[in-house]
Amino acid sequence: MPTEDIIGKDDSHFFDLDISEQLKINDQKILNENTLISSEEENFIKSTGELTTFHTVKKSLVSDDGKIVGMCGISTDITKQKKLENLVKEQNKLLDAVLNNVDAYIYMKDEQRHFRYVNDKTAKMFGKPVEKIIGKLDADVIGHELADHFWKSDKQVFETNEKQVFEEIAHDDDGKIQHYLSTKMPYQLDENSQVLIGFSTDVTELYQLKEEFKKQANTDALTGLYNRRYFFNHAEKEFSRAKRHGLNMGVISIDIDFFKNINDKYGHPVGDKVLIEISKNILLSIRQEDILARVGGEEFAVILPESTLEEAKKVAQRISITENTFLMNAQNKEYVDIKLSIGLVSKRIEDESFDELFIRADNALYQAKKQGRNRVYIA
Ligand SMILES: Nc1nc2c(ncn2[C@@H]2O[C@H](COP(=O)(O)OP(=O)(O)OP(=O)(O)O)[C@@H](O)[C@H]2O)c(=O)[nH]1
Repeated sequence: MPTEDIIGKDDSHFFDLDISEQLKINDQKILNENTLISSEEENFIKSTGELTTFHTVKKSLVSDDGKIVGMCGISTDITKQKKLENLVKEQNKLLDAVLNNVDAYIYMKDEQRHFRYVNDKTAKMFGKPVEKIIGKLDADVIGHELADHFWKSDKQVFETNEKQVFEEIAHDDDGKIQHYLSTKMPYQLDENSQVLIGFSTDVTELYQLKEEFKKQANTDALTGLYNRRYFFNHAEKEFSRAKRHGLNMGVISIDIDFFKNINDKYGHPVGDKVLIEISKNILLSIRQEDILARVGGEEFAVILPESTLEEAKKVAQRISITENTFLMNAQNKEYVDIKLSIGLVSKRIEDESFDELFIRADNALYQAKKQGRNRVYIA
């Protein structure tokens, strides 16, 4: 619009004054108070009907005798900038909603170990409001011990500049171990700041389940002893270690005598109880480092690491003379003394695998049975 079309016209010609509130308020103030106003105005342009945002500076014009005679103003159209700012605000709001509702601990840390960001879940775990964490050193927020523990994995991310996944452990307030699966990635926040962004999820329940499955896979359900699978896996490793370092190793094979008769006479559940009690008794005769397993129905085996034949013989005899007397029939007060046949061997230089050792132990057990049972046969 040419200047001459503007001069002499009032605001109502250009702006929709009914809805341009701030413009009216500002102008009123300037004309009444001899002042300067610097503010944002949202004005409706009459010709286009558009809402336009201005950054406006307005000042009263005063005559020599102090009367306000008008006003002078400079307005800059900041509509686009304002729209962009609003867009960024909206996006930040959305990002906040996502980061604070996702079931993960999310945090950002710089190379100097300051927290640059934490989501609500992380702040809650640290027991502090977000604003008391951001900008603070990790040790000041979570204590030196825990901070140093986490820093070990954080450091790897900064050193390799690559995304990494860690299994991390921390203690909760009650001292219980919590397991976390943490993905940590490097991120260039700005020209001067290299940070890491971490996402950690609490996998304690999953970890416990995994451990329980592992235990079940290695354990005999009836007696709670190691099962055959675990026994042979462990034995092979123990054998390799013994061979490598020239160490002794004993193996004891145990079988209950005439166990079939117990089942036949008193029933399977009574037989089960006998198996459980005998397992407990054998455990009492061996050392902490010996491995006892139920390798068959009524067969047990023991690995005795770093034991000479003499030492293993003492253990086998201890197992053999243990009183395994059980009440089989409560009504008739019938007790039965269960006996064991035992085969004992120790590792020889020429043994190439644990299987060779175990076959010899089984043969020794067979000899013990053959010679009348209830004895230890040493091969
Ligand atoms: N109660 C019970 N019995 C079992 C279990 N596993 C195997 N048995 C029994 O153990 C018995 C083993 O019998 P045999 O192999 O003939 O051996 P035995 O009667 O002990 O005779 P010898 O070994 O020659 O002295 C069988 O009756 C099986 O049913 C179990 O988990 N529970």
